[in-house]
Amino acid sequence: MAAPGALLVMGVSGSGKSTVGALLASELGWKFYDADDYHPKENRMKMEKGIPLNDQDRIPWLCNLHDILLRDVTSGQHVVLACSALKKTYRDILIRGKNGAPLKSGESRKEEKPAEVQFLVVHLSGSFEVISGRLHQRKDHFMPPALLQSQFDTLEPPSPPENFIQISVDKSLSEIVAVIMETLKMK
Ligand SMILES: Nc1ncnc2c1ncn2[C@@H]1O[C@H](COP(=O)(O)OP(=O)(O)O)[C@@H](O)[C@H]1O
Ligand SMILES: O=C(O)[C@H](O)[C@@H](O)[C@H](O)[C@H](O)COP(=O)(O)O
Repeated sequence: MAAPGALLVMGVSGSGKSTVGALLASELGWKFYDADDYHPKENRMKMEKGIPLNDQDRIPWLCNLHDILLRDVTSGQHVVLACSALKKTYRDILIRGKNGAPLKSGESRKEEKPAEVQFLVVHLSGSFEVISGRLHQRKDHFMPPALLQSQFDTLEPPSPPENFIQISVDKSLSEIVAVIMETLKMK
């Protein structure tokens, strides 16, 4: 497989996606996107009220992110995306756009090969206790720590054949970045 032109840093709220993603983008000289900045205001308001998002809330948000990233990568721009991407279907949408979304009953799909964003997926994985502790220390953020349990309940960790690595959030930021840089060199 060709070296990926896109990195997806995923995980539950507070796992370090935004921090790690921004550091990596700066190290690599790639463009950085934080998916939180692309939530419609209805999604933000819902989370602020302590209500977890559902598929209906997330699918248009993910399709929009796919379109933005696809434009970049097809023009040769490498990108880092920090995005919760908790379910396999969500990651499929980030890769393939609405062609990655499950079909509704009665719907059919044209048999053309969709344009894809080839990601290396980096899953930042950790215990509820460690991540909850970090969320409680984080200031000025709209996401209430009380939503963390629903994030763990929704999480489908990546598994083969997804192109992914999993890294423990117990590592330091510099160790996490070093592991990802090493993996990219081997791709
Ligand atoms: N590996 C790490 N070690 C220690 N603290 C971390 C680590 N990764 C992130 N943090 C801290 O944890 C908090 C949550 O990180 P953040 O990047 O906002 O997570 P997310 O974007 O996944 O919600 C921040 O205060 C950040 O500085
Ligand atoms: O899919 C979701 O439910 C949201 O994207 C959520 O996972 C995300 O975590 C929030 O936007 C809060 O932002 P932080 O991840 O930065 O806490």
